[in-house]
Amino acid sequence: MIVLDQVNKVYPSSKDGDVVALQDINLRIERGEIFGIVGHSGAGKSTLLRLLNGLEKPTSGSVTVDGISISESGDRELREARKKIGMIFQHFHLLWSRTVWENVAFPLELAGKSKKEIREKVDALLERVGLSHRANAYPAQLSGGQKQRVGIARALANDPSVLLCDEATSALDPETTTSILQLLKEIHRDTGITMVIITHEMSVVKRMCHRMAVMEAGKVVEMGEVETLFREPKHPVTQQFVQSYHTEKLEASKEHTDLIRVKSDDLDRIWSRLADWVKIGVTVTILPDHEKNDGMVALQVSGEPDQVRDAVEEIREFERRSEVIPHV
Ligand SMILES: Nc1ncnc2c1ncn2[C@@H]1O[C@H](COP(=O)(O)OP(=O)(O)OP(=O)(O)O)[C@@H](O)[C@H]1O
Repeated sequence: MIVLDQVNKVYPSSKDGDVVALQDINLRIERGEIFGIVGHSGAGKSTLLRLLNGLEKPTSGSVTVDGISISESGDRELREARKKIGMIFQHFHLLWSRTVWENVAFPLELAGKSKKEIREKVDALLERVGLSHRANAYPAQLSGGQKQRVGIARALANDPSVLLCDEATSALDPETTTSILQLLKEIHRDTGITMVIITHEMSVVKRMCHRMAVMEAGKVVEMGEVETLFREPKHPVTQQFVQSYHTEKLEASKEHTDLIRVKSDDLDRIWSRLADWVKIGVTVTILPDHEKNDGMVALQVSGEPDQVRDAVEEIREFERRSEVIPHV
């Protein structure tokens, strides 16, 4: 289990004054959970990850991973703890002068494993990530997806209990992203490893994570089950991310979206009416309207165009106090 308790991180800077990268972070990630952290550039995601693997210490507060206090550990203890925390990166961070096989062997050599142990482990890992046939290639000879597979094999070398993923699919095309996420899912299924996934791509969170935290300006502004946050995002930043997810999906699949304003008092009845549409693939998201404050909320209805129109028509007929927001 990962626990962050009242964590703050301040970078002193003579030029800009102190930079508060993380502020009052309280987080609890269960063993075996896949946890997503989402936020715009500069929100503090990478800083949080660096605290989790002990690359940096918090200014105050504590970071504990599987019972070991990462924030308090000395160098030696930290080296041991890090073996149980694997990490993969957007730009892979492979050793370019070493072959695929030697890259995966590297952490095992550092851990002082015997030649026989290393051989068996590296062969098994390369098979696991589907790269046995490229064992003697150099990273420069691989595709992006293959490089990330090497990264994953290397991260798993010491049988970590936690895998930290820092924008691990952000440099990959959609198809390769799908295959890497599939591989990570299989690894999670087979090992029960805890995963922390940092990303700005909501589609990654939607496909992978159980729970997520949304960060802005060094703070966690919303946290919860992925399904709940997608259905009912409360904080404006979460709403923005959810909306951009739907917009991207829409553009990709030529889906249609309608917005309809309804009385929030009527929501329960409307939900029960919409349940059948949701079952056949129509997505409905509640977007609270904080500005007007007139007891109305907006429902964003997305999906196959005919189904969306029929669903919206049904709400209008059923709920006379609703109003469709015209597309601009
Ligand atoms: N070593 C550092 N020294 C000074 N300021 C830093 C340092 N590292 C990060 N920061 C600042 O801390 C804040 C959070 O940065 P961080 O890299 O954690 O954000 P992020 O959400 O990961 O963004 P990105 O997705 O662009 O990497 C930013 O304002 C950044 O400029």
